[in-house]
Amino acid sequence: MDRIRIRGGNELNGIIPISGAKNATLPLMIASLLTDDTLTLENVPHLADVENLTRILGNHGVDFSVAGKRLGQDAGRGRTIHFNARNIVDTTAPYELVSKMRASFWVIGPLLARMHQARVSLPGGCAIGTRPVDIFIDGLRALGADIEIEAGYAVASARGGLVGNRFRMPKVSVGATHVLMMAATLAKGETILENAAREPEVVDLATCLKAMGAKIEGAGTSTIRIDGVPALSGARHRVLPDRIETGTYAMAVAMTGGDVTLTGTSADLLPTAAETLGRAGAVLTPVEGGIRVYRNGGGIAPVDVSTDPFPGFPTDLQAQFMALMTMANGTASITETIFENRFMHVQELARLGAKISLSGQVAHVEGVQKLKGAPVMATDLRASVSLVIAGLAAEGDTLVNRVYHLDRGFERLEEKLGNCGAEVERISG
Ligand SMILES: CC(=O)N[C@H]1[C@@H](OP(=O)(O)OP(=O)(O)OC[C@H]2O[C@@H](n3ccc(=O)[nH]c3=O)[C@H](O)[C@@H]2O)O[C@H](CO)[C@@H](O)[C@@H]1O
Ligand SMILES: C=C(OP(=O)(O)O)C(=O)O
Repeated sequence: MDRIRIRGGNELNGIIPISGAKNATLPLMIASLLTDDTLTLENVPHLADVENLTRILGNHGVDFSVAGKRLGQDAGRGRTIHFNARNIVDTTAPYELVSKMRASFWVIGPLLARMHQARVSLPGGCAIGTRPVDIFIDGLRALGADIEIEAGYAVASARGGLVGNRFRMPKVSVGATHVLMMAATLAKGETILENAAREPEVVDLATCLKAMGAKIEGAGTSTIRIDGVPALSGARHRVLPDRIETGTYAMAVAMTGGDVTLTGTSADLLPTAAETLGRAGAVLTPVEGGIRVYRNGGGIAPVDVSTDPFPGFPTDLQAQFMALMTMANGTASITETIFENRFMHVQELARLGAKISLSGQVAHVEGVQKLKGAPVMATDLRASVSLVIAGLAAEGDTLVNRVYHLDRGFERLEEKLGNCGAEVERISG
């Protein structure tokens, strides 16, 4: 199992290219199931989750190639991948594949819409919370699907096809918005999704679906209207930049000091996090093709935050922001409102000397003057990168174990940080 060793204490200076967004790439890849034509995605990041999803899509019969090669032969960056789902040979997504990644459950929407049937393993709980799928099931039922849960699988059918309807999501769900929007593109008539997620990844998926011929209005607002069409065509679409990777590296610079330009991204993708970072003492300035980040000359100021659906502060940046607050000049409260168990980084940050107390969904972080390197364990994707951020500022060596979590969502992290002066090394095996 790979580990990452960080020798802390160096400022970050230089350029960090931001990759395509994992959380946009996954639903975009799944959208390839909606058409028998080729969907070409550009700027696809090289990540474990992307590889996993290609296996799941491959099991359904989706053919894919990277720049003329079969996937797996190319460890390149910002890849262009062609997906073709002309022959869907299997509408079952088995437990062995789905259990590795929650987003794989999302194939249920396109499979039902195009094939009128799907048998998809329930994704199950994961480290950050129970993560139920009730909203997906209720939403698809509202579109006319029959769904039963049998032996750990959602077994769904829609004889004659899905039919448009009005559906109000009881809670904002990014995944349910993706799935219901995809399903509705091929349903008969109009679908209105209320209380929809407004995340940039939802807008990116809608943009791609529209390029494929879907009729969608309102993506990026709480009400999305979809007028179903009989079939979708292929398209070419560039995946939007990863706002979570952007925010993560901005927080790393705020933590270590230095001056870094994040290229291929935009602060518009993370309005609340950028504003919060500003209050914490970082300057984020838009520059041509990216964002320049540096500290405003003072220390790190404590800032209270609460996670929220977009445009609020993203839960996927909560752990990283907590790492930053461990060295603030005062105490900050961090409230997690999206996932009930997303504080597992707290005990690992404590190994580095952080002072954090938990009270329900609120973490009180009392800034300390210095952190000291230690062996720590990555517990989930964003928790693992919070340990990297803390390690970059800690005295001595931090050894992050279980970096397979990190590899789900951060492309070439050691190289990107190393190019900016950090001492970060992957220890294989
Ligand atoms: C691959 C991907 O894009 N993952 C992101 C996506 O996850 P994901 O789409 O799984 O997260 P959701 O937005 O669905 O979850 C939001 C909340 O709704 C709850 N819920 C969701 C569905 C449901 O049927 N019932 C229900 O109760 C969840 O448990 C959670 O408490 O959005 C999350 C919230 O921004 C991010 O942290 C994840 O990084
Ligand atoms: C929680 C995340 O991903 P997933 O929804 O795939 O678990 C994440 O990207 O931080």
